[in-house]
Amino acid sequence: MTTESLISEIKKKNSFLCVGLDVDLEKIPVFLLKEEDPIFSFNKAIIDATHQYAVAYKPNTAFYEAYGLKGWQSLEKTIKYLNENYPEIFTIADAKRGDIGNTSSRYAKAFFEDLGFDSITVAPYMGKDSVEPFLAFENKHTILLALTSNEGAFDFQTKKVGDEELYKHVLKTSKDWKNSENLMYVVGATKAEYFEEIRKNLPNSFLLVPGVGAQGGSLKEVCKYGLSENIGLLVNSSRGIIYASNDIDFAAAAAREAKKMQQEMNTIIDGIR
Ligand SMILES: O=C(O)c1cc(=O)[nH]c(=O)n1[C@@H]1O[C@H](COP(=O)(O)O)[C@@H](O)[C@H]1O
Repeated sequence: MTTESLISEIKKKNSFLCVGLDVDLEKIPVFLLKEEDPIFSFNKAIIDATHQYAVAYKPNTAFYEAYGLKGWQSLEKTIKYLNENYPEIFTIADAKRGDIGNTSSRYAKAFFEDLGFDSITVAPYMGKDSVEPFLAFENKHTILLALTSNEGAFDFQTKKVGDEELYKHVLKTSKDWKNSENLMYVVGATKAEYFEEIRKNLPNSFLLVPGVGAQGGSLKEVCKYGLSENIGLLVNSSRGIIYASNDIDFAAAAAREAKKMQQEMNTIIDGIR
């Protein structure tokens, strides 16, 4: 998907909501467990109920890999369902990959070509030649971990290298990589006070922002400095939406939570018009 198509969907829906499909068989409604593929049945119901409020879906691959071959098949069915039924929606494989170039190019093929995702999360630790194989794919997006939402972000990412924090080196250096126009960045919602500085370095890039909902980040605080001219944000909530209820009404409850977030986003977008 092109960035222009993503922006146009954001404007059409007045939403920059990404729903995280982090499916745990211990948390989904018990009655779904008798289905042939409970994970896919759950995802299909959540997607059908929330798609009018969301512009992106982000399955975190760990939740699928944890169930072996069956889990991978559920992931494959989920992305296929999204691409066939909601091709206007942006898809993110949250796989946090990155390896020597030869290996990264296989990861890129797996997620972009075989599975057909629009984007993938990638760790920058191994540097330029580990990321450029992902960037080589036209109209596919590489979402680089910059400043993550967890406590451990302070272990390395905010440490100074020379006179600047490591995460800032990641932002600046990555801009010089080949096809860097295909880059987006992860910045955690729990780090709202950093957004002003990050936007100075990246006025136009899209930021994937996880950490609202279950991790306690604030949408309003993120938007204060995080919004760009083209919105430029994809704010993710996983548990806060998909586990709103674990009863028969689970999809309707997820839709209610997604709608609440979309309405909050709509108000924020109206405020900057
Ligand atoms: O790359 C990510 O999506 C990610 C980066 C980060 O800094 N923090 C973070 O929570 N995530 C992911 O975003 C999702 C957050 O889930 P909830 O806390 O349930 O909304 C999980 O899939 C995390 O793995």
